[in-house]
Amino acid sequence: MTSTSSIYSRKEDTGHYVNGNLIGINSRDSSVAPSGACSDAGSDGSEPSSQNSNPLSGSSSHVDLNPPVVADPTANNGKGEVIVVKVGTSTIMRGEEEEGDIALSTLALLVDTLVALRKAGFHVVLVTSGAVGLGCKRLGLKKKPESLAGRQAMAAIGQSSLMRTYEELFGYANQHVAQQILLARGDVAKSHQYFNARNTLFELLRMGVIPIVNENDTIATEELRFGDNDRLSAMVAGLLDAKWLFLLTDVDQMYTADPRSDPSAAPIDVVEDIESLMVNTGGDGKGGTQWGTGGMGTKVTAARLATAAEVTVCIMNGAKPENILNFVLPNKVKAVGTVFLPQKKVIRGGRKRWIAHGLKPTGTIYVDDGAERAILRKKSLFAAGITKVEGDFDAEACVHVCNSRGEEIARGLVNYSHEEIEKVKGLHSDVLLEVLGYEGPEEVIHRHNLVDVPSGCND
Ligand SMILES: Nc1ncnc2c1ncn2[C@@H]1O[C@H](COP(=O)(O)OP(=O)(O)O)[C@@H](O)[C@H]1O
Ligand SMILES: N[C@@H](CCC(=O)OP(=O)(O)O)C(=O)O
Repeated sequence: MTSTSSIYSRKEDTGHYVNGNLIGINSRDSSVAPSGACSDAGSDGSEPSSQNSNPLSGSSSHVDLNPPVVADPTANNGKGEVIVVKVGTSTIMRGEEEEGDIALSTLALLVDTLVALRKAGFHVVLVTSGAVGLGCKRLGLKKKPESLAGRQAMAAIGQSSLMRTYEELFGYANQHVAQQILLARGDVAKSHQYFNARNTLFELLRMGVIPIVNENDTIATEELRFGDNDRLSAMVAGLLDAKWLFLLTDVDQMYTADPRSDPSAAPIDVVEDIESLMVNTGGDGKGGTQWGTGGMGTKVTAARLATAAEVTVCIMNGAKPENILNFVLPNKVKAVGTVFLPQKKVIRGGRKRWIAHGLKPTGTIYVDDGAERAILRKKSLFAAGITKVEGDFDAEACVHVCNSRGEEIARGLVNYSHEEIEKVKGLHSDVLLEVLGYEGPEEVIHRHNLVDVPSGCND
Protein backbone atom coordinates (compact mmCIF):
# COMPACT_ATOMS: atom_id res chain seq x y z
CA MET A 1 0.00 0.00 0.00
CA THR A 2 1.18 3.52 -0.76
CA SER A 3 2.43 5.30 2.33
CA THR A 4 0.14 7.94 3.71
CA SER A 5 2.63 10.77 3.34
CA SER A 6 3.33 10.03 -0.31
CA ILE A 7 -0.37 9.83 -1.02
CA TYR A 8 -1.07 13.19 0.59
CA SER A 9 1.70 15.00 -1.25
CA ARG A 10 0.05 14.30 -4.63
CA LYS A 11 -2.07 17.16 -5.83
CA GLU A 12 -2.18 16.73 -9.61
CA ASP A 13 -5.35 16.11 -11.52
CA THR A 14 -5.67 12.37 -11.45
CA GLY A 15 -7.62 11.86 -14.66
CA HIS A 16 -10.08 9.11 -15.30
CA TYR A 17 -10.11 5.58 -13.94
CA VAL A 18 -12.54 3.10 -15.32
CA ASN A 19 -13.27 0.25 -12.97
CA GLY A 20 -15.90 -0.31 -10.36
CA ASN A 21 -18.93 1.89 -10.11
CA LEU A 22 -17.90 5.42 -10.69
CA ILE A 23 -17.06 8.15 -12.96
CA GLY A 24 -14.10 11.61 -13.50
CA ILE A 25 -12.37 13.42 -10.79
CA ASN A 26 -11.48 16.91 -9.74
CA SER A 27 -8.54 16.30 -7.50
CA ARG A 28 -6.94 19.50 -6.35
CA ASP A 29 -5.69 21.31 -3.34
CA SER A 30 -8.26 20.97 -0.58
CA SER A 31 -7.43 24.48 0.57
CA VAL A 32 -10.01 25.45 -2.04
CA ALA A 33 -12.62 25.56 0.64
CA PRO A 34 -16.25 24.89 -0.12
CA SER A 35 -18.01 28.17 0.25
CA GLY A 36 -21.42 29.64 0.74
CA ALA A 37 -24.05 28.78 3.23
CA CYS A 38 -26.61 26.21 2.27
CA SER A 39 -29.43 28.25 0.89
CA ASP A 40 -32.88 27.60 2.22
CA ALA A 41 -34.34 24.41 0.80
CA GLY A 42 -36.98 26.63 -0.71
CA SER A 43 -40.30 25.64 -2.15
CA ASP A 44 -41.25 24.05 -5.42
CA GLY A 45 -44.70 25.46 -4.99
CA SER A 46 -46.26 22.10 -4.38
CA GLU A 47 -46.15 21.90 -0.61
CA PRO A 48 -47.08 23.81 2.47
CA SER A 49 -44.25 26.20 3.30
CA SER A 50 -43.89 24.69 6.76
CA GLN A 51 -42.55 21.57 5.11
CA ASN A 52 -39.89 23.47 3.22
CA SER A 53 -38.50 26.12 5.48
CA ASN A 54 -35.76 25.32 7.94
CA PRO A 55 -37.26 26.15 11.32
CA LEU A 56 -33.80 26.74 12.77
CA SER A 57 -32.90 29.50 10.34
CA GLY A 58 -36.19 31.35 10.15
CA SER A 59 -38.27 33.02 12.78
CA SER A 60 -39.97 30.52 15.01
CA SER A 61 -42.64 30.72 17.62
CA HIS A 62 -40.79 28.10 19.62
CA VAL A 63 -38.79 29.06 22.63
CA ASP A 64 -35.15 28.07 22.35
CA LEU A 65 -34.87 26.09 25.58
CA ASN A 66 -31.15 25.82 25.40
CA PRO A 67 -29.59 28.17 22.88
CA PRO A 68 -26.15 27.18 21.63
CA VAL A 69 -23.41 27.93 24.12
CA VAL A 70 -20.91 30.01 22.22
CA ALA A 71 -17.28 29.36 23.08
CA ASP A 72 -16.28 32.84 22.01
CA PRO A 73 -19.29 35.14 22.31
CA THR A 74 -17.91 37.39 19.60
CA ALA A 75 -17.77 34.57 17.09
CA ASN A 76 -20.83 32.39 16.74
CA ASN A 77 -19.36 30.66 13.73
CA GLY A 78 -22.04 28.03 13.33
CA LYS A 79 -24.96 30.49 13.20
CA GLY A 80 -27.34 27.63 13.85
CA GLU A 81 -26.31 25.61 10.79
CA VAL A 82 -26.89 21.88 10.96
CA ILE A 83 -23.95 19.45 10.79
CA VAL A 84 -24.60 15.73 10.45
CA VAL A 85 -21.71 13.45 11.46
CA LYS A 86 -21.89 9.77 10.52
CA VAL A 87 -19.43 7.43 12.18
CA GLY A 88 -18.76 4.00 10.67
CA THR A 89 -18.24 0.67 12.41
CA SER A 90 -14.59 0.70 11.35
CA THR A 91 -14.08 3.76 13.57
CA ILE A 92 -16.16 2.55 16.50
CA MET A 93 -14.71 -0.94 16.92
CA ARG A 94 -11.33 -1.85 18.30
CA GLY A 95 -9.04 -3.91 16.06
CA GLU A 96 -8.96 -7.72 16.22
CA GLU A 97 -5.74 -7.82 18.18
CA GLU A 98 -6.84 -5.18 20.70
CA GLU A 99 -8.55 -5.79 24.04
CA GLY A 100 -12.19 -4.76 24.34
CA ASP A 101 -14.89 -3.93 21.82
CA ILE A 102 -15.28 -0.18 21.55
CA ALA A 103 -12.53 2.25 20.51
CA LEU A 104 -13.20 4.36 23.60
CA SER A 105 -10.52 7.00 23.14
CA THR A 106 -11.65 7.66 19.57
CA LEU A 107 -15.27 7.98 20.67
CA ALA A 108 -14.24 10.32 23.47
CA LEU A 109 -12.48 12.53 20.92
CA LEU A 110 -15.56 12.40 18.73
CA VAL A 111 -17.80 13.44 21.62
CA ASP A 112 -15.41 16.31 22.47
CA THR A 113 -15.54 17.47 18.87
CA LEU A 114 -19.33 17.36 18.66
CA VAL A 115 -19.60 19.32 21.89
CA ALA A 116 -17.11 21.87 20.53
CA LEU A 117 -19.29 22.23 17.43
CA ARG A 118 -22.30 22.90 19.64
CA LYS A 119 -20.33 25.49 21.55
CA ALA A 120 -19.37 27.14 18.28
CA GLY A 121 -23.04 27.57 17.46
CA PHE A 122 -23.77 24.59 15.20
CA HIS A 123 -26.65 22.16 15.57
CA VAL A 124 -25.30 18.62 15.52
CA VAL A 125 -26.78 15.23 14.62
CA LEU A 126 -24.80 12.02 15.11
CA VAL A 127 -25.59 9.03 12.90
CA THR A 128 -23.80 6.03 14.36
CA SER A 129 -23.11 2.53 13.10
CA GLY A 130 -21.62 -0.22 15.22
CA ALA A 131 -24.58 -2.15 16.64
CA VAL A 132 -24.09 -5.24 14.47
CA GLY A 133 -20.31 -5.27 14.85
CA LEU A 134 -20.46 -4.83 18.62
CA GLY A 135 -23.09 -7.55 18.92
CA CYS A 136 -20.85 -9.91 16.96
CA LYS A 137 -17.83 -9.10 19.12
CA ARG A 138 -19.86 -9.60 22.27
CA LEU A 139 -20.76 -13.11 21.12
CA GLY A 140 -17.25 -13.82 19.90
CA LEU A 141 -18.18 -14.03 16.19
CA LYS A 142 -15.39 -13.45 13.71
CA LYS A 143 -17.66 -12.13 10.96
CA LYS A 144 -21.16 -10.75 10.45
CA PRO A 145 -23.89 -13.40 10.05
CA GLU A 146 -24.95 -13.96 6.44
CA SER A 147 -28.66 -13.97 7.23
CA LEU A 148 -30.72 -10.84 7.85
CA ALA A 149 -32.20 -12.44 10.98
CA GLY A 150 -28.68 -13.11 12.27
CA ARG A 151 -27.58 -9.50 11.70
CA GLN A 152 -30.81 -8.25 13.27
CA ALA A 153 -30.12 -10.32 16.37
CA MET A 154 -26.54 -8.95 16.57
CA ALA A 155 -27.86 -5.38 16.25
CA ALA A 156 -30.24 -6.00 19.15
CA ILE A 157 -27.29 -7.11 21.28
CA GLY A 158 -24.86 -4.37 20.21
CA GLN A 159 -27.18 -1.35 20.13
CA SER A 160 -27.52 -1.08 23.91
CA SER A 161 -23.78 -1.05 24.63
CA LEU A 162 -23.32 1.50 21.87
CA MET A 163 -25.96 3.77 23.42
CA ARG A 164 -24.64 3.24 26.94
CA THR A 165 -21.21 4.37 25.83
CA TYR A 166 -22.50 7.54 24.15
CA GLU A 167 -24.75 8.34 27.12
CA GLU A 168 -21.77 8.19 29.45
CA LEU A 169 -19.33 10.08 27.27
CA PHE A 170 -21.77 12.90 26.47
CA GLY A 171 -22.77 12.92 30.14
CA TYR A 172 -19.18 13.78 31.15
CA ALA A 173 -19.44 16.79 28.82
CA ASN A 174 -22.87 17.81 30.19
CA GLN A 175 -24.31 17.49 26.71
CA HIS A 176 -27.88 16.20 26.39
CA VAL A 177 -28.41 13.56 23.75
CA ALA A 178 -31.53 11.91 22.31
CA GLN A 179 -30.63 8.23 22.17
CA GLN A 180 -32.03 5.53 20.05
CA ILE A 181 -33.57 7.45 17.20
CA LEU A 182 -33.88 4.26 15.23
CA LEU A 183 -35.10 4.86 11.70
CA ALA A 184 -35.75 2.62 8.74
CA ARG A 185 -37.07 3.43 5.30
CA GLY A 186 -40.45 2.09 6.36
CA ASP A 187 -40.58 4.84 8.99
CA VAL A 188 -40.47 7.56 6.33
CA ALA A 189 -42.46 5.73 3.63
CA LYS A 190 -45.39 8.10 3.98
CA SER A 191 -44.75 11.80 3.54
CA HIS A 192 -46.36 12.66 6.88
CA GLN A 193 -43.91 10.26 8.58
CA TYR A 194 -40.97 11.93 6.81
CA PHE A 195 -42.08 15.38 7.93
CA ASN A 196 -42.87 14.09 11.40
CA ALA A 197 -39.29 12.81 11.72
CA ARG A 198 -38.09 16.20 10.52
CA ASN A 199 -40.20 18.06 13.09
CA THR A 200 -38.99 15.86 15.94
CA LEU A 201 -35.35 16.24 14.99
CA PHE A 202 -35.66 20.01 14.62
CA GLU A 203 -37.39 20.19 18.00
CA LEU A 204 -34.47 18.34 19.59
CA LEU A 205 -31.96 20.61 17.88
CA ARG A 206 -33.85 23.66 19.05
CA MET A 207 -33.53 22.32 22.59
CA GLY A 208 -29.77 22.07 22.20
CA VAL A 209 -29.85 18.27 22.21
CA ILE A 210 -27.66 16.07 19.98
CA PRO A 211 -29.90 13.40 18.38
CA ILE A 212 -28.18 10.01 17.93
CA VAL A 213 -29.56 8.10 14.96
CA ASN A 214 -29.05 4.54 13.70
CA GLU A 215 -30.99 2.29 11.38
CA ASN A 216 -33.68 0.24 13.11
CA ASP A 217 -31.78 -2.93 12.21
CA THR A 218 -33.60 -5.27 14.52
CA ILE A 219 -37.03 -4.50 13.11
CA ALA A 220 -36.55 -3.42 9.50
CA THR A 221 -37.10 -6.02 6.80
CA GLU A 222 -35.01 -6.09 3.62
CA GLU A 223 -37.48 -3.99 1.59
CA LEU A 224 -38.02 -1.47 4.34
CA ARG A 225 -34.45 -0.68 5.27
CA PHE A 226 -31.86 1.81 4.07
CA GLY A 227 -29.35 -0.97 4.33
CA ASP A 228 -26.41 1.23 5.25
CA ASN A 229 -25.92 4.26 7.43
CA ASP A 230 -24.13 6.28 4.73
CA ARG A 231 -27.41 6.47 2.89
CA LEU A 232 -29.40 7.00 6.08
CA SER A 233 -27.13 9.91 7.02
CA ALA A 234 -27.63 11.49 3.57
CA MET A 235 -31.38 11.26 4.07
CA VAL A 236 -31.06 12.88 7.50
CA ALA A 237 -28.80 15.65 6.12
CA GLY A 238 -31.31 16.40 3.33
CA LEU A 239 -34.22 16.23 5.74
CA LEU A 240 -32.63 18.86 8.00
CA ASP A 241 -31.21 21.12 5.26
CA ALA A 242 -27.79 20.44 6.74
CA LYS A 243 -24.80 22.52 5.75
CA TRP A 244 -22.35 19.65 6.15
CA LEU A 245 -22.40 15.85 6.23
CA PHE A 246 -19.21 14.24 7.56
CA LEU A 247 -18.69 10.55 6.83
CA LEU A 248 -16.08 9.28 9.30
CA THR A 249 -14.31 6.10 8.30
CA ASP A 250 -10.97 4.30 8.61
CA VAL A 251 -9.19 5.91 5.65
CA ASP A 252 -7.99 9.53 5.49
CA GLN A 253 -10.09 10.33 2.46
CA MET A 254 -11.37 8.87 -0.78
CA TYR A 255 -8.79 7.67 -3.30
CA THR A 256 -8.99 6.81 -6.98
CA ALA A 257 -9.05 3.17 -5.86
CA ASP A 258 -9.01 1.27 -2.59
CA PRO A 259 -5.61 2.22 -1.10
CA ARG A 260 -5.51 -1.14 0.71
CA SER A 261 -5.33 -3.09 -2.51
CA ASP A 262 -3.99 -0.55 -5.04
CA PRO A 263 -0.67 1.14 -4.10
CA SER A 264 -1.03 3.59 -6.99
CA ALA A 265 -4.32 4.95 -5.63
CA ALA A 266 -4.24 8.76 -5.50
CA PRO A 267 -6.10 10.94 -2.98
CA ILE A 268 -9.01 13.08 -4.10
CA ASP A 269 -9.35 16.33 -2.19
CA VAL A 270 -12.31 18.04 -3.82
CA VAL A 271 -15.11 16.71 -5.99
CA GLU A 272 -16.78 19.60 -7.76
CA ASP A 273 -18.89 17.60 -10.14
CA ILE A 274 -19.95 14.24 -8.79
CA GLU A 275 -21.59 13.38 -12.11
CA SER A 276 -18.15 13.09 -13.69
CA LEU A 277 -16.41 11.42 -10.76
CA MET A 278 -14.59 8.23 -11.55
CA VAL A 279 -13.13 6.09 -8.80
CA ASN A 280 -12.84 2.41 -8.11
CA THR A 281 -14.77 1.56 -4.98
CA GLY A 282 -14.32 -2.14 -5.15
CA GLY A 283 -17.07 -2.66 -7.70
CA ASP A 284 -19.20 -5.33 -6.10
CA GLY A 285 -20.79 -3.05 -3.52
CA LYS A 286 -19.46 -5.30 -0.78
CA GLY A 287 -16.12 -3.54 -0.41
CA GLY A 288 -15.00 -2.29 2.94
CA THR A 289 -13.83 -3.55 6.24
CA GLN A 290 -14.62 -6.69 8.23
CA TRP A 291 -17.56 -5.10 10.03
CA GLY A 292 -18.47 -2.15 7.76
CA THR A 293 -21.25 -2.15 5.16
CA GLY A 294 -20.72 -1.20 1.53
CA GLY A 295 -17.19 0.29 1.65
CA MET A 296 -16.58 3.49 -0.33
CA GLY A 297 -19.43 2.75 -2.78
CA THR A 298 -22.18 3.54 -0.29
CA LYS A 299 -20.33 6.72 0.76
CA VAL A 300 -20.26 7.99 -2.81
CA THR A 301 -23.96 7.17 -3.20
CA ALA A 302 -24.59 9.09 0.04
CA ALA A 303 -22.52 12.00 -1.33
CA ARG A 304 -24.66 12.02 -4.50
CA LEU A 305 -27.87 12.14 -2.52
CA ALA A 306 -26.69 14.74 -0.02
CA THR A 307 -24.97 17.08 -2.51
CA ALA A 308 -28.20 16.98 -4.55
CA ALA A 309 -29.83 18.43 -1.43
CA GLU A 310 -27.25 21.29 -1.28
CA VAL A 311 -25.24 19.63 1.49
CA THR A 312 -21.42 19.74 1.44
CA VAL A 313 -20.11 16.23 2.15
CA CYS A 314 -16.73 15.28 3.57
CA ILE A 315 -15.22 11.79 3.81
CA MET A 316 -12.49 11.80 6.45
CA ASN A 317 -10.68 9.72 9.03
CA GLY A 318 -12.76 8.93 12.10
CA ALA A 319 -9.63 8.39 14.18
CA LYS A 320 -9.05 12.18 14.02
CA PRO A 321 -12.58 13.55 14.49
CA GLU A 322 -11.22 16.91 15.67
CA ASN A 323 -10.40 17.52 12.01
CA ILE A 324 -14.07 18.39 11.52
CA LEU A 325 -13.37 21.69 13.28
CA ASN A 326 -10.69 22.47 10.71
CA PHE A 327 -13.25 22.13 7.93
CA VAL A 328 -16.03 24.19 9.47
CA LEU A 329 -14.31 26.87 11.51
CA PRO A 330 -12.41 29.78 9.94
CA ASN A 331 -8.69 30.29 10.43
CA LYS A 332 -7.99 26.67 11.21
CA VAL A 333 -5.23 24.56 9.75
CA LYS A 334 -5.69 22.76 6.44
CA ALA A 335 -7.61 19.55 6.96
CA VAL A 336 -7.34 16.21 5.17
CA GLY A 337 -10.45 14.67 3.66
CA THR A 338 -12.45 14.50 0.44
CA VAL A 339 -14.93 17.33 0.08
CA PHE A 340 -17.90 16.98 -2.29
CA LEU A 341 -19.37 20.36 -3.19
CA PRO A 342 -23.17 20.78 -3.46
CA GLN A 343 -24.43 19.98 -6.96
CA LYS A 344 -25.54 22.74 -9.30
CA LYS A 345 -28.82 20.99 -10.02
CA VAL A 346 -30.37 20.47 -6.61
CA ILE A 347 -33.56 18.86 -5.40
CA ARG A 348 -35.58 21.60 -3.73
CA GLY A 349 -38.61 21.08 -1.56
CA GLY A 350 -39.18 18.57 1.20
CA ARG A 351 -41.62 16.46 -0.80
CA LYS A 352 -39.20 15.96 -3.69
CA ARG A 353 -36.39 15.11 -1.28
CA TRP A 354 -38.69 12.62 0.40
CA ILE A 355 -39.31 10.92 -2.97
CA ALA A 356 -35.60 10.91 -3.86
CA HIS A 357 -34.16 10.02 -0.44
CA GLY A 358 -36.83 8.25 1.53
CA LEU A 359 -38.53 5.95 -0.94
CA LYS A 360 -37.44 2.72 -2.55
CA PRO A 361 -38.75 2.29 -6.10
CA THR A 362 -40.79 -0.87 -6.59
CA GLY A 363 -41.21 -0.76 -10.36
CA THR A 364 -40.08 0.85 -13.61
CA ILE A 365 -41.94 2.80 -16.27
CA TYR A 366 -40.26 3.20 -19.67
CA VAL A 367 -41.12 6.29 -21.71
CA ASP A 368 -40.68 7.34 -25.35
CA ASP A 369 -38.46 10.23 -26.50
CA GLY A 370 -41.29 12.78 -26.44
CA ALA A 371 -42.18 11.96 -22.84
CA GLU A 372 -38.50 12.05 -21.90
CA ARG A 373 -38.21 15.58 -23.28
CA ALA A 374 -41.37 16.61 -21.41
CA ILE A 375 -40.10 15.18 -18.12
CA LEU A 376 -36.77 16.94 -18.53
CA ARG A 377 -38.77 20.16 -19.00
CA LYS A 378 -40.51 19.41 -15.64
CA LYS A 379 -43.84 18.34 -17.16
CA SER A 380 -46.11 15.55 -15.90
CA LEU A 381 -46.03 12.04 -17.35
CA PHE A 382 -49.13 10.96 -19.30
CA ALA A 383 -50.10 7.46 -20.42
CA ALA A 384 -49.49 8.33 -24.10
CA GLY A 385 -45.71 8.52 -23.54
CA ILE A 386 -45.40 5.18 -21.71
CA THR A 387 -44.04 2.24 -23.68
CA LYS A 388 -43.48 -0.43 -21.03
CA VAL A 389 -44.08 -1.10 -17.35
CA GLU A 390 -42.22 -3.48 -15.05
CA GLY A 391 -42.81 -4.52 -11.45
CA ASP A 392 -45.78 -5.24 -9.26
CA PHE A 393 -46.83 -2.00 -7.64
CA ASP A 394 -49.95 -0.19 -6.45
CA ALA A 395 -51.04 3.39 -6.94
CA GLU A 396 -48.88 5.84 -4.91
CA ALA A 397 -45.81 3.62 -5.24
CA CYS A 398 -42.45 5.12 -6.14
CA VAL A 399 -41.10 3.97 -9.52
CA HIS A 400 -38.05 4.49 -11.70
CA VAL A 401 -38.79 6.37 -14.92
CA CYS A 402 -36.43 5.25 -17.70
CA ASN A 403 -35.95 6.53 -21.24
CA SER A 404 -35.91 4.44 -24.40
CA ARG A 405 -32.23 3.60 -23.76
CA GLY A 406 -33.09 2.19 -20.32
CA GLU A 407 -31.41 5.07 -18.44
CA GLU A 408 -33.15 6.32 -15.32
CA ILE A 409 -34.21 9.93 -15.88
CA ALA A 410 -36.48 10.48 -12.89
CA ARG A 411 -38.39 8.91 -10.04
CA GLY A 412 -41.98 9.52 -9.19
CA LEU A 413 -45.14 8.54 -7.37
CA VAL A 414 -47.68 6.89 -9.67
CA ASN A 415 -51.40 7.62 -9.67
CA TYR A 416 -52.16 4.11 -10.98
CA SER A 417 -51.15 0.53 -10.24
CA HIS A 418 -48.94 -1.46 -12.63
CA GLU A 419 -52.03 -3.32 -13.94
CA GLU A 420 -53.81 -0.07 -14.73
CA ILE A 421 -50.74 1.41 -16.42
CA GLU A 422 -50.36 -1.78 -18.47
CA LYS A 423 -53.90 -1.19 -19.79
CA VAL A 424 -53.51 2.51 -20.59
CA LYS A 425 -49.88 2.75 -21.76
CA GLY A 426 -49.57 4.49 -25.14
CA LEU A 427 -53.15 5.79 -24.95
CA HIS A 428 -54.39 9.36 -24.90
CA SER A 429 -55.68 10.58 -21.50
CA ASP A 430 -59.14 11.14 -23.04
CA VAL A 431 -59.76 7.38 -23.18
CA LEU A 432 -58.69 6.53 -19.60
CA LEU A 433 -62.30 6.53 -18.36
CA GLU A 434 -63.42 4.22 -21.15
CA VAL A 435 -60.52 1.79 -20.75
CA LEU A 436 -60.41 1.69 -16.94
CA GLY A 437 -64.15 2.06 -16.33
CA TYR A 438 -63.67 4.76 -13.74
CA GLU A 439 -62.38 8.31 -13.61
CA GLY A 440 -58.89 8.97 -12.31
CA PRO A 441 -56.22 11.66 -12.62
CA GLU A 442 -55.18 12.41 -16.19
CA GLU A 443 -51.47 12.23 -15.31
CA VAL A 444 -49.85 8.88 -14.57
CA ILE A 445 -47.24 10.83 -12.58
CA HIS A 446 -47.96 14.45 -11.70
CA ARG A 447 -45.01 16.80 -12.14
CA HIS A 448 -45.05 17.64 -8.40
CA ASN A 449 -44.41 13.96 -7.73
CA LEU A 450 -41.57 13.64 -10.27
CA VAL A 451 -37.99 14.20 -9.24
CA ASP A 452 -34.63 14.14 -11.02
CA VAL A 453 -32.57 11.48 -9.35
CA PRO A 454 -28.85 11.88 -8.79
CA SER A 455 -27.50 9.27 -11.19
CA GLY A 456 -25.74 6.25 -9.75
CA CYS A 457 -28.05 5.94 -6.73
CA ASN A 458 -28.65 2.27 -7.14
CA ASP A 459 -31.64 0.82 -5.46
N1 LIG B 1 -11.62 4.37 -3.58
C1 LIG B 1 -11.50 4.12 -2.28
N2 LIG B 1 -10.95 5.04 -1.46
C2 LIG B 1 -10.83 4.81 -0.12
N3 LIG B 1 -11.27 3.68 0.49
C3 LIG B 1 -11.83 2.72 -0.28
C4 LIG B 1 -11.98 2.89 -1.69
N4 LIG B 1 -12.60 1.80 -2.19
C5 LIG B 1 -12.84 0.96 -1.15
N5 LIG B 1 -12.38 1.52 0.01
C6 LIG B 1 -12.49 0.86 1.33
O1 LIG B 1 -13.61 1.37 2.05
C7 LIG B 1 -13.36 1.10 3.44
C8 LIG B 1 -14.30 1.90 4.32
O2 LIG B 1 -15.64 1.42 4.15
P1 LIG B 1 -16.45 0.67 5.32
O3 LIG B 1 -15.72 -0.55 5.71
O4 LIG B 1 -17.87 0.52 4.87
O5 LIG B 1 -16.28 1.71 6.47
P2 LIG B 1 -17.23 2.27 7.60
O6 LIG B 1 -17.44 1.15 8.56
O7 LIG B 1 -16.39 3.37 8.16
O8 LIG B 1 -18.48 2.76 6.94
C9 LIG B 1 -11.91 1.43 3.59
O9 LIG B 1 -11.33 0.73 4.66
C10 LIG B 1 -11.29 1.05 2.24
O10 LIG B 1 -10.60 -0.18 2.30
N1 LIG C 1 -26.88 -0.03 11.33
C1 LIG C 1 -25.68 -0.85 11.30
C2 LIG C 1 -24.58 -0.20 10.49
C3 LIG C 1 -24.69 -0.36 9.01
C4 LIG C 1 -23.57 0.39 8.30
O1 LIG C 1 -23.82 1.15 7.35
O2 LIG C 1 -22.34 0.18 8.78
P1 LIG C 1 -21.04 1.09 8.39
O3 LIG C 1 -20.65 0.81 6.94
O4 LIG C 1 -20.00 0.65 9.31
O5 LIG C 1 -21.42 2.53 8.55
C5 LIG C 1 -25.12 -1.05 12.71
O6 LIG C 1 -25.42 -0.28 13.62
O7 LIG C 1 -24.33 -1.97 12.87
